[in-house]
Amino acid sequence: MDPSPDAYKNRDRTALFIIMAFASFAVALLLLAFSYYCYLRNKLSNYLKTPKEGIGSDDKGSNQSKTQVVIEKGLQIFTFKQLLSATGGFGKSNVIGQGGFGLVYRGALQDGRKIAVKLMDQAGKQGEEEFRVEVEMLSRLRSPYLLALIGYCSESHHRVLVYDFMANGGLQEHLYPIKGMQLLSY
Ligand SMILES: Nc1ncnc2c1ncn2[C@@H]1O[C@H](COP(=O)(O)OP(=O)(O)OP(=O)(O)O)[C@@H](O)[C@H]1O
Repeated sequence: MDPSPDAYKNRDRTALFIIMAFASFAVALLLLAFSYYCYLRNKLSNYLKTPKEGIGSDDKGSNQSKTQVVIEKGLQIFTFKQLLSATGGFGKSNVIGQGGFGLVYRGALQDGRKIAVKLMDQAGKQGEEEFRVEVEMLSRLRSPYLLALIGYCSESHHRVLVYDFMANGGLQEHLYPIKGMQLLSY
């Protein structure tokens, strides 16, 4: 027996309902995917706009390289450009001494703080090791009786140590104020 026209109508209605439900579900899914895409795009563009720290992010020629402050292990990491500007390009007139590490220069940071800058002149493995030991040791030993290592620069082949400037010279002069005296006698 053939189905009645009502039965056809009911079947068509059910099919239409299923199709509509699928269509709505697909549209909702598309909307959801689109809003997630917008959210990710927004997040990515915010991330790209945020300035990054680090020597690698040094912006050549801009003032940012002069003011940027990067701290690691309590020590400030200077760019070579910052130290060039602090010491008048490591000018001869700024030389205040010579030690085992190399020449020592007088300098001033952007905030006016006076510094002594030791520019390593020993290339090679031995110099590299000496630099590493000095940074490691002085970053751990913090005492009012020791010269304060403010920071360092380790950029390409440049190795530079930056200390607080001491009006009466370096550690040697403070430990042995009488010229030629190397050991304290008891
Ligand atoms: N923080 C400082 N402030 C002012 N002058 C400094 C400072 N550090 C060093 N100097 C000057 O630079 C000179 C050389 O110092 P440096 O410490 O490099 O040599 P050093 O005392 O012979 O030690 P080393 O042989 O371990 O390098 C000192 O004699 C002093 O005149």
